[in-house]
Parts: sequence; structure tokens; C-alpha cells
Amino acid sequence: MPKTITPRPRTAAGADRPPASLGGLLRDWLPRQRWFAGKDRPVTDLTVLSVTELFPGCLHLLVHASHAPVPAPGGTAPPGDCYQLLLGVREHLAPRLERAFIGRVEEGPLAGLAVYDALHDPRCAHLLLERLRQSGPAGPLRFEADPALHLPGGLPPRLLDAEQSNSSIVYGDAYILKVFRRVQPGVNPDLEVPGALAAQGCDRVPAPVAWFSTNAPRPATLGVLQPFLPDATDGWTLALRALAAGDDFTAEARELGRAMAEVHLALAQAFPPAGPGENELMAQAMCARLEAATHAVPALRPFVPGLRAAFGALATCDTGPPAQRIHGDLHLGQVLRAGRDWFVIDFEGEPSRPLTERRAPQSPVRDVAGMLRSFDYAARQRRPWRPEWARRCREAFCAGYAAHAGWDPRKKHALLRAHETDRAVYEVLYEARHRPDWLPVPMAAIKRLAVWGD
Ligand SMILES: Nc1ncnc2c1ncn2[C@@H]1O[C@H](COP(=O)(O)OP(=O)(O)O)[C@@H](O)[C@H]1O
Ligand SMILES: O=P(O)(O)O[C@H]1O[C@H](CO)[C@@H](O[C@H]2O[C@H](CO)[C@@H](O)[C@H](O)[C@H]2O)[C@H](O)[C@H]1O
Repeated sequence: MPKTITPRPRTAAGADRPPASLGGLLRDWLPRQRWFAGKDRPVTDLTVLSVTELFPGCLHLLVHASHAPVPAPGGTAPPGDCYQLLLGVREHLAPRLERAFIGRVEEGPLAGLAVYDALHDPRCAHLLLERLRQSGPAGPLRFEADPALHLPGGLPPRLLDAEQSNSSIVYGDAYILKVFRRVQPGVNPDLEVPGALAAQGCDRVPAPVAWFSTNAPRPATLGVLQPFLPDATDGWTLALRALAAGDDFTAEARELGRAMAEVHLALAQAFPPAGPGENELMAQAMCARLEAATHAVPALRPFVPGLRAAFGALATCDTGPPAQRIHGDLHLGQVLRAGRDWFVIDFEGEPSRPLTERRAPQSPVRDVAGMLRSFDYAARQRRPWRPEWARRCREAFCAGYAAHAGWDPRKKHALLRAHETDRAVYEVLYEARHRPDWLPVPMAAIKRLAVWGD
């Protein structure tokens, strides 16, 4: 029976602690992970919120990384984030696990043991699937599977090494388990939304088959298992291939637009729409996000008046389609093509936004704008830049969307432009934090969008 080995939360890192405590090692390792959200702010403290022994040699941890509050317009930045870790603990580490090595603990109950990221360990990955297959509690954690399905055991695991916001393990090319890294209280939309869409009969989204969650310190979703589409390629890879070959991508973009409209309609059925979006409120929220982003990335400053004008124009345009549940972080990497069909994945929304905001009804134009920005991103991967390629794809996507949705994004010029601007501002912040080399891509869009009327 799994047990919680450290029942009391404790502050694990502090100035008076020797560096090789578990907390000290994690405090050094955590900020170097791709999925760590607070890269632009030093970690001031690391608190272990819960530790559960999932099986011998594998600990499940929730840790809170605190940051010093930074002065920001409208208040202070959030004081930190909670992360999910699965730690392998062994005396000796096999050479194949070296890349997962976190460090050797020198004090406390784990003294003398090597600690590593257990998701890299096929044995731990195998046992994690077994827990999902069996369903039931493990300390504060709970594993559940769709009772209508039989999950086969013994599927060989492989950890995806894609640049991701979370960590995913593929089992035998049949299932994919997404282990959320940054954990926020509440049900994760990546469990909630695909489940609700499946109930609507929408087959554009792989439906959850098993999941696990915690009830301490607060209820939260920790991971979701879905069917894996083995022959699928993501839209980003396909778009770059088409660009490299000089191929047209408009047929794919048109079908993608149609698929997205289908998903939006199913979302509107699954979650009651909230009535017409309030343009004034939307514009205010966009301005506030711009202000916060400019504080973090001063390169935005010269463009602020032009960008604000794009948001201001919202006040004068018609309300547009009603606010509803949307994808929230739509881009070419979130759509998969298998055969001639497009599928949509990753309904978590923009990872840096609070969960309540991500689950709130929003304008579907936001998703359309996300995809339009993505065609621009793709076109800028080629030298010379291929603006015509992006323009044709954007046009085709909107045409495909309009044919099925009953409204045409191209006829909502001011609304679309405001959302595209808001998305480009988000991307500037995202790239500055995670991939500074990519910053010129959204900055080029910012320069274009800041010239109102262009
Ligand atoms: N159901 C699936 N079938 C096939 N591949 C998938 C599936 N779900 C995710 N993937 C692959 O895993 C990658 C990461 O998934 P995603 O949900 O976007 O994770 P993250 O939130 O960490 O970015 C995707 O880009 C895709 O290549
Ligand atoms: O990790 P997620 O997929 O949830 O999304 C985050 O990372 C994306 C990059 O991996 C980022 O997308 C941006 O870069 C893409 C190219 O790599 C491009 O297609 C998107 O249009 C652009 O926004 C996304 O913004 C971020 O939330």
C-alpha cells in the first residue's frame, strides 16, 4: 500500500541549509527545466507541499517555488507556482538515466541516495500506467480510468523529448499520458474539455481514458491519458515541410479552419455560451496585459500607442460572436493531421494565465487569431521570409472556418486585429521568458500591428 512518507509540509530550501539537501538540489534543477514558468524571476524559496511514495523508489512531490514579488502595474506578480515532480531514488543510477540525474542527497532521510526525474525511467513509467489501470487512491492522490474501457498493460513507454510545457509519455503508440508540470487548483481544462467534447460526439479531439489528481493541498488534476494518434504529424512540422519544399498549404489550412469551426460549435454545445462578449471589457483586459508585458519586455514600449489603438478600436466595432469555451492557446503545434483529418489537442489554454481565466468563456476570435499568428511564425522560419505564403494560408483558414461556423472572421476586422495584437503581445512575453532567440518573430508582428490601419 503506497504511503505518504513526509506527512508535514516543510520549507526545504533556505540560506541556512547546506546545498545538498533535497530542497537545495531541486531549487537548482527546477529553473533549468523547459516547463519551469518562472525563468525570469529568481526562486527565493522552495516548499515541499506533499510527498507520496507511489511505489518503492518513486516519490511523487508537489513543490511550491516562490519568487520575490516584482513591482508591476496593477499590483505584484504572483508569488510563485506549484510544480509536480516524480522523483526516482536509488543508490546507483544506471548510465541510461544519467540525463535524468538531479543530484545526490547528502542530508535528511534520503542522504546518500541519487535522485532523478523518474519520468525518464521506463520502470516508473510502466508502474504509473499500472496505477491508472487499477484505479484507486495513493495517499492524497487518486487514479481513475474510464470504467467502460479496458486499458491493456505491458505497453512499452517512451518519454517524448519535444520542447513542451508539460511532460508526456507514449505507451506502445496506443496511449499518451500528459503529466502536468505546473499545477493549479481545480480541474484542468485538458481533462474537462476533451471529456465534454467526446460526450458531444465530437471526434476531432482524443478523449481522456484515464487521469489522476490530488486533493492536497487543494484538489487539482495531475495527469491525463488519451489515445495516441500514431500516424499523426503536427501542423507546425507539416507547415515547415511545405515551406521548405515550396509547396502550397492552402488546402490543409482550409480544412483546418473547418475543423476548428466544428470544434468551436461542439464547445458551444458542451458549455453554455455566455452571451455577447463585452468589447469594452475585452479592450481593457488587453490593455492591462500589454502594460504588464511592456513592464517585463521594455522593447515593446515604442509600440504601445499603436497597439493600444488596435485595442481601442474594439469599442467601436460590433460585438462579434458570443463568448464561449475556446481552446485558448491555438497554434500549429496544437493540431495533428492523421490521414486527411485534423485533430486538436492541448486544451490547457495559455499556460501562464490563471486557471479560472483559462476556463472562462472567451471570444472564439481569440483562437482564430492564434492560428493566424502561427502561419506568420511558420513563414518567418524561412529565409527569405515568405509573407505571401502566410497570407494565403491565413485567408484559406478563415474561408474554411467561415464555411462551417456561419460567420466570417475576415468580416470582423477590428475584432480580429485586436485579438491578433493581444496574442502577439502574449508571444513576446512567452519568447522573452522561454526562447529569447525567437523574440524577433512576434516583435516583427508587433511592429506591423502597431501601425493602425495597416
Ligand atoms: N493524442 C496524441 N496523439 C499523437 N501525438 C500527440 C497526442 N497528444 C499529444 N501529442 C504529441 O505530444 C506533443 C505535446 O503535446 P501537448 O498536449 O501539446 O503538450 P504540452 O502541453 O506539454 O505542450 C504534441 O505536439 C504532439 O506531437
Ligand atoms: O507549450 P504550448 O504548446 O502549450 O504553447 C506554448 O509554446 C508554444 C511554442 O512551443 C508557443 O507557440 C508559439 O511558437 C509556435 C512555434 O514554435 C508558433 O506556432 C505559435 O504560433 C507561437 O504562439 C505558445 O505561444 C506557448 O503558449
